[in-house]
Amino acid sequence: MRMLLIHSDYLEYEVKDRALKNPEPISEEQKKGRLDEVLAVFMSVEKADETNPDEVVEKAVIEIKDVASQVKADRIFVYPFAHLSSELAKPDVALKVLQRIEERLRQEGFEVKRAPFGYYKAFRLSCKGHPLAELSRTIVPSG
Ligand SMILES: Nc1ncnc2c1ncn2[C@@H]1O[C@H](COS(=O)(=O)NC(=O)[C@@H](N)CO)[C@@H](O)[C@H]1O
Repeated sequence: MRMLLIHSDYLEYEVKDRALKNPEPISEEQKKGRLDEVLAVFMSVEKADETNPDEVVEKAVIEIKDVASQVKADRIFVYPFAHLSSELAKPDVALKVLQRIEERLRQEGFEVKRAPFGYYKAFRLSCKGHPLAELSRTIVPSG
């Protein structure tokens, strides 16, 4: 899994068209979303992650918690992003991994939003620009 973490004043998105034949079903209210004072985490789930998705979820949560505590962010935006890797996992595996990460971060006490999976989306982001505001992490299953 590849992650790009951007500490932001806000991230907002608006769903445009479907990018997959069967995108994640979403409600009307999920077509737009915004969080202020947020750690935006753009994530590409990779083929290699399919060997042990549960382990990748746990490692991703540890990494995200670590960065969130460094930048003192208590809101996280989980953002599916297919452009950080050329070896993408299948959509059904990727969606499950991202849903699980969202769930685990909420269990850890964060306020969490996840942008809809399988859609082209317009988004605006305001990066804070401090030294830790732009970070990337790569996670691989140990198996
Ligand atoms: N492995 C993945 N990791 C993260 N997001 C993914 C992944 N696979 C699909 N998605 C989601 O599905 C959307 C489309 O994925 S895609 O790989 O770009 N596929 C396409 O664009 C297809 N139209 C042609 O393959 C992405 O914007 C993202 O929302």
